[in-house]
Amino acid sequence: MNGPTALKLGTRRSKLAMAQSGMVAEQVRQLTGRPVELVEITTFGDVSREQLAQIGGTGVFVSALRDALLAGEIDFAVHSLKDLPTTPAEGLTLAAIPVREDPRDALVARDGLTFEELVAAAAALGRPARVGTGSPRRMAQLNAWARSLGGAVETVPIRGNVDTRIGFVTSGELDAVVLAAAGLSRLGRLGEATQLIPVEAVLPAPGQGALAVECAAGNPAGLALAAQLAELDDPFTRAAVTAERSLLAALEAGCSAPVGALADLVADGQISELRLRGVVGTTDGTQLVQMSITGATPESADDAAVLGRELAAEMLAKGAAGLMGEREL
Ligand SMILES: NCc1[nH]cc(CCC(=O)O)c1CC(=O)O
Repeated sequence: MNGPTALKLGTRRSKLAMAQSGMVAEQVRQLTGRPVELVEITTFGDVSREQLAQIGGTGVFVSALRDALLAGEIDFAVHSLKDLPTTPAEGLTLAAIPVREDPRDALVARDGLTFEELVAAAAALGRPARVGTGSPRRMAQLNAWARSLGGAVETVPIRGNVDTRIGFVTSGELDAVVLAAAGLSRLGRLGEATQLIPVEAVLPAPGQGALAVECAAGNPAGLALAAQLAELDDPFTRAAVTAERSLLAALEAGCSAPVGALADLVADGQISELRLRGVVGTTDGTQLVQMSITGATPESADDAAVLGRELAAEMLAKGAAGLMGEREL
């Protein structure tokens, strides 16, 4: 007896991608009653050893998955939203953006230290704290934060999976590494974080902590599946990440640009409003443009996008474009 046909879920093969695809696969199984089969796809970002900031970043983790969708080799794909280029992909639709996890960055430091303790300990030894990250956004904000504490960090560009990155701390090669809390959490390793970095110090990447479920939109089967998977969508998460990504797009910055953004709800008396915070900086952290804007809770993702464009205009007026041009590592 044949059961319902399996849905093919395209995923990168990293442990993190497999973990988050597995979580979505389970939800899709329950929603559709159909089995879900994981199809592993290698992306350019997985094979290239270059620094992301060097290879350009935009789309290196998603292009191969999108090609497989368009070719009908898979029925849907799961991406980390922060790896998704801001320009809409022709022939594809973002069927669902599920409830986002903690958007913050996490510090994994030696001896259980917080960033403040680490910077102070290093300063006492007359040296900067050595922190692993190749992300211009993290570099800019970590440098600025350390300086505000009267110390300094030396950022060391690293790449590789979560094991590799944390390994630099375990081996003593680095004092700390910075990773997305959501990634650690999905791997069941959030306990290894020694600090959840306050967003007042480091704003996360636009869309960090959120997943995107993508389907083909050019055929009836793809559209029908997208309509079904829309059940997994969280409208608030979609509005928040849309505001963050429209800021990024309006700044004309890519996913490897030194841009942080976070949209959240703030209560103003009885009314809650959507606040969008954004930062752009030089990687050395000496110049940061950090601003926020608050608007009525958006009725739609399109409303949220307006907030992002407004904040971008204000940041550009304060010289944000000049800071992003700077690309030295
Ligand atoms: N740049 C790679 C990447 N893409 C998404 C995540 C984490 C998971 C997420 O943000 O949802 C990571 C790793 C990291 O930044 O530590």
